[in-house]
Amino acid sequence: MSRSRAGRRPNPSGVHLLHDRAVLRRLVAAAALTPDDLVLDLGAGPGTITAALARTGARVLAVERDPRFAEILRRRFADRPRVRVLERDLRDVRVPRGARVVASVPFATSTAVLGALLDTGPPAAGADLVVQHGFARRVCGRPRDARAAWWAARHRLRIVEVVPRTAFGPPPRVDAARLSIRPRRPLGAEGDAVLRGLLEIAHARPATAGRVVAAGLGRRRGPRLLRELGIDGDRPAAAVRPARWWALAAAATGDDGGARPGAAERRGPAPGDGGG
Ligand SMILES: C[S@@+](CC[C@H](N)C(=O)[O-])C[C@H]1O[C@@H](n2cnc3c(N)ncnc32)[C@H](O)[C@@H]1O
Repeated sequence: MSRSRAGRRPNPSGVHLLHDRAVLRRLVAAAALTPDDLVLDLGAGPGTITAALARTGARVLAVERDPRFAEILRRRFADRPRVRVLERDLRDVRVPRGARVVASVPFATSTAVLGALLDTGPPAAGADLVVQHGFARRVCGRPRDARAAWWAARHRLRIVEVVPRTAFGPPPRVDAARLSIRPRRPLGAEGDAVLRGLLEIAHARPATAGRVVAAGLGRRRGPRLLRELGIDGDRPAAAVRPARWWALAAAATGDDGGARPGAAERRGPAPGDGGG
């Protein structure tokens, strides 16, 4: 075992445990947790990530479905009152508002985890996840449907690091990636409704951005806002970056005091920021 790997941990299910300490350090550091935070470790296994999260002083909720791992977790953190172990399917767990998620999630649950975090309610407080690299590329690339566009319009989704399969024991068949999810400024109920409507129209069938805003915001106001935000109305709507739809919704609802895309959003596609 290389020096970068942690010592052997109990692994009754033979699942892919994150062994690379440097990746683990970066995963936890990226979250910049404080003792005021509640953080969820979804699919906690024997608790390697849970332990690193606990060291930040944050309250930790370790969710694990496998009863053998859950028992290991209960024993391991028995004397840590700020660590709670929940033996449950993570897909049945509601992420409390304001809570963070830092986890190496079971690959098969990645879509469910993002859905639980990003589908409804106010934007997620933030998440740092280790997921399959291919999955991370899909959610960070140009959205294929309105749901993915909604996720990326209200949050910045970025691959911050490719995590090679050798970082796990036993190694999975494919590489993973560290996915950073950060909220944009909340738009409020009206802005969210406008944004969702625009994205539904944009992804319903091929259309230009001009047609979408005319349908969603009116024939006068839509094109005017496009011009103000410097968005080419002739380009395919599906190619407009999610951050731009967010800015349109903000402007359309008068919620644009400081809501215009920031420098990073205006600059063009950041790596994995949705393209276009
Ligand atoms: C990839 S391992 C990660 C373990 C640990 N986070 C680590 O990196 O060392 C995934 C863990 O999630 C658990 N798991 C799989 N599906 C789950 C589900 N639906 N709900 C809760 N836990 C699940 C597995 O038992 C396993 O412990």
